[in-house]
Amino acid sequence: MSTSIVFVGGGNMATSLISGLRNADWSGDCITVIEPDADKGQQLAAGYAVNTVTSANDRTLDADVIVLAVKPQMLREVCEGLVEPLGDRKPLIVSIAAGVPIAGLREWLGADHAYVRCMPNTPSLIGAGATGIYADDAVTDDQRTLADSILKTAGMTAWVAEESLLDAVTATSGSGPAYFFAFMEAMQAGAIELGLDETTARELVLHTALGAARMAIESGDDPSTLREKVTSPGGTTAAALDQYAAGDLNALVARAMEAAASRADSLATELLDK
Ligand SMILES: NC(=O)C1=CN([C@@H]2O[C@H](COP(=O)(O)OP(=O)(O)OC[C@H]3O[C@@H](n4cnc5c(N)ncnc54)[C@H](OP(=O)(O)O)[C@@H]3O)[C@@H](O)[C@H]2O)C=CC1
Ligand SMILES: O=C(O)[C@@H]1CCC=N1
Repeated sequence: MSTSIVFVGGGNMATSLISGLRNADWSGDCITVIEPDADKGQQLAAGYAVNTVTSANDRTLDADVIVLAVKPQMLREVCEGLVEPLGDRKPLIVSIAAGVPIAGLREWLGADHAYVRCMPNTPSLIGAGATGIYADDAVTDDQRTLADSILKTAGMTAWVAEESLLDAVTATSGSGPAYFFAFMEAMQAGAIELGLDETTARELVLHTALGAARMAIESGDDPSTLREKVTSPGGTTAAALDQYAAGDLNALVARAMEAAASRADSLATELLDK
């Protein structure tokens, strides 16, 4: 691969995406990470054989693609700091920041770039990511293909037709791993409460989660069909699921996802109003 990519920010999510790229044999020589924390940079260089620098200069930014991977609250300052070193160059700009609209990026980094906004998730680290992507009208078909090929190294991708749908993606797959981790934590605690030791509880929960996800993907059956197959009438699963219904699990999950989507939306308002 000779496409050069610069990551601005070398934190959790950048690391996950870089891991995906390197596992897909993307050359480390073609990946540069701008990360002000020199220790973090060194860890990335050692772990993934990528180039790292602590600040941007015009040579660093001579790349085909720039991935903006800093916290949303930092993005304005970071973009404004890139304007001068970028000069007249027009790399494809890919932002992974939650909640920050392309309108903000245009204002801070320049109106005449082609922008892709996406929402990856942390399982990208092991190539099992799920990323929602949106491209503005200035993005060419070749650039769309390029963005898709980069993000696919980390797992599956799904394009959305409206930028506003990225808030729904954030609430679904962006934050989603944390929902499942929280559920695993709760199940582990429940298993320990029932008498299992910590290791056994953890192993049983994690392999059950893996088995359920694999079965749902590989069988192609709807999760509701698979749930029904586990649930014998009058049996143990029905007794547990009755408790979910009594606690209105569906409404709780819907409220949690609505809160995530609405936080993405309010982040945008906060950041653009500043
Ligand atoms: N974590 C997740 O699951 C997901 C996160 N995202 C998005 O990804 C983005 C990054 O999140 P995440 O990786 O979790 O955050 P991290 O804090 O782990 O990473 C951000 C990195 O950017 C560095 N940084 C700070 N200032 C600058 C600068 N001026 N130039 C370059 N780098 C800088 C930070 O360094 P230092 O720590 O020294 O300040 C840090 O290493 C966010 O916008 C988030 O919304 C999207 C999908 C999922
Ligand atoms: O919690 C967050 O804001 C980021 C975006 C999606 C996952 N983590």
